[in-house]
Amino acid sequence: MKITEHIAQAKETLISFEILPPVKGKSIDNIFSNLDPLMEFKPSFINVTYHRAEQIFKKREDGTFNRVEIRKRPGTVGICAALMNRYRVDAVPHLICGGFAKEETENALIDLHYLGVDNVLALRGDSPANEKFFSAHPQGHRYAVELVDQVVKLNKGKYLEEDIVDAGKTDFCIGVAGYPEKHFEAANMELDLHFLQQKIEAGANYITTQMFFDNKKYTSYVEKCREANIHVPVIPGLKPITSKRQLSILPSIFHVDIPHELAIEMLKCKTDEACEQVGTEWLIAQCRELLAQKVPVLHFYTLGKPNVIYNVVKAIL
Ligand SMILES: NC(=O)C1=CN([C@@H]2O[C@H](COP(=O)(O)OP(=O)(O)OC[C@H]3O[C@@H](n4cnc5c(N)ncnc54)[C@H](O)[C@@H]3O)[C@@H](O)[C@H]2O)C=CC1
Ligand SMILES: Nc1nc(=O)c2c([nH]1)NC[C@@H]1CN(c3ccc(C(=O)N[C@@H](CCC(=O)O)C(=O)O)cc3)CN21
Repeated sequence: MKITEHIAQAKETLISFEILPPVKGKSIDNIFSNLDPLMEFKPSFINVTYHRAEQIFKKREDGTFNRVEIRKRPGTVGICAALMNRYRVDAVPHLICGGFAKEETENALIDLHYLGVDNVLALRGDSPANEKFFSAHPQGHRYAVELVDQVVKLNKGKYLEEDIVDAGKTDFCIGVAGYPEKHFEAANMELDLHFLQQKIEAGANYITTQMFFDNKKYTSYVEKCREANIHVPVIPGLKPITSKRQLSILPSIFHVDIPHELAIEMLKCKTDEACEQVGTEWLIAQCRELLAQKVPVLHFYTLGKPNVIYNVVKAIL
């Protein structure tokens, strides 16, 4: 079922989770053991991120280097199928521009359609770890809006190169990303919203936000979206902050602010358990406030901390 249908039919705020595929060589059982307890909360959907291949330099025996391409976290499409199979839940694979030719994207969409996946989240994708700025694949897309356009075309039965007579249409519900604290590369918030509006105009059906730790950022963002003529659901993306290390690492990776009060509380902690407790309580408070505002979904980035998410959702339901 489409995310937009889940939202339209819901009488109260829905719950959803997001996972990363395991690092290559690790078992999918890790994903299952993280998700099994969370299924108690009947999530409406589970997002699975997509990861581009990265270039690394491998040392040869003679000391010279060989450039090789490796994908550290393959398996997005397979994991989506496995989740649907095991939990009978809707899976939302992320699609990214970076590292993919349009044709590879088309093939992935065809696979997803055959598997009965009804949703995709269309993203530009991050630059590889060793590159500061994003660069497009020579046969790929530069911006998420172009990816949205490709999915919309496939939804109309228009394939890339071939004019197929009576071509079957896909029917993907398309999500895109939004940034309550502005995307770090955008010149200003207005321009970022302008590009967001273009993604919606191109046919995206809803927005999932970057993580934020101050609900005011989300509320004011939704207001700004409405003023910018963006009227689709804006799903808040939520992540627990559970260590002192994250106080500096999250702002540097995701370009988000950590509220002073939260940082101070975290710095006072003497043990890892105390840090987790502070983060758990903060997220519970955030969720309660968002529930009172009747947000469509609480979407949790569960990465690595399923027990914290479990405690949070248990406390708010
Ligand atoms: N996996 C996930 O759930 C999420 C991933 N992200 C990551 O955040 C990054 C950005 O992705 P998206 O928001 O999908 O990219 P996007 O293509 O919508 O925007 C990327 C940047 O380019 C600007 N921009 C957009 N369209 C433009 C255009 N036509 N001309 C000029 N500038 C334009 C935007 O303002 C923004 O600064 C990616 O690295 C993505 O992977 C962000 C949030 C969620
Ligand atoms: N720029 C960007 N890329 C993404 O892939 C992405 C976002 N933003 N925002 C929304 C979600 C959240 N995602 C993620 C992905 C990884 C971690 C993660 O590994 N976090 C670690 C810190 C990283 C590290 O230790 O290297 C953590 O401690 O939370 C968190 C959220 C994926 N998505």
